[in-house]
Amino acid sequence: MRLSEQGRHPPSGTVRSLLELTAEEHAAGLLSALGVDLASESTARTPARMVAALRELLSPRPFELTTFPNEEGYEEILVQDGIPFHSLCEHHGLPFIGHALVGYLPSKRIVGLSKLARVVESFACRAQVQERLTKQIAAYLHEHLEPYGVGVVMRAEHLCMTLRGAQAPGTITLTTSLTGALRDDERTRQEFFTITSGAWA
Ligand SMILES: Nc1nc2c(ncn2[C@@H]2O[C@H](COP(=O)(O)OP(=O)(O)OP(=O)(O)O)[C@@H](O)[C@H]2O)c(=O)[nH]1
Ligand SMILES: [Zn+2]
Repeated sequence: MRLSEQGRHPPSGTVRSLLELTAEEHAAGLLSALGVDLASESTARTPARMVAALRELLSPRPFELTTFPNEEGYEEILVQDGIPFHSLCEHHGLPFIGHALVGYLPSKRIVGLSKLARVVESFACRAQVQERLTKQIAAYLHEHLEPYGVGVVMRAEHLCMTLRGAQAPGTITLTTSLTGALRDDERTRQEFFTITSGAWA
């Protein structure tokens, strides 16, 4: 199955060029209003670079969620830790950067391991809040992998509160989302947190 990202990439041809141009004009207007000099050789293309950079940050790579039959009857929780991600805070347009831990208790199918990182990326490359991002990853895996349960833990630094505003460097925000047995069955939930406790200690 394909995690479609329709609407995220600009359409091709003339329409795309017009949209790019509009975005660059707005970027130039914003930078100028903020006092950035765009007249030098070094900064003349800065609005275009800015649009391209933001587009890159908001453009997840499409992928297929490869799954396999659980022929071995693996019936323990699988955890993948340290999945790096970056996203854009929807309130300030600044990045938040961190690591995700994704676990699941398989039922009939197991997932291709690399796809866990790809699922994280596909939901992170959007304007987000960390709570929604965490829930979307868990919900997507629960729906498409149909496991007994999913657990997602995300840790991130929000530059909007470490570089500016509250100016609290070193602050880390941790969010969790659990589905199925990992949420509803006390023993399974405890097992998940026991397995993963070392990950954020
Ligand atoms: N819950 C949640 N809040 C977020 C996230 N990213 C940023 N925020 C917060 O969104 C809030 C926006 O609040 P405002 O008061 O409108 O923005 P602001 O005046 O720039 O606030 P300061 O950042 O405190 O200077 C801030 O408290 C941010 O820290 C997120 O992923 N989840
Ligand atoms: Zn923010």
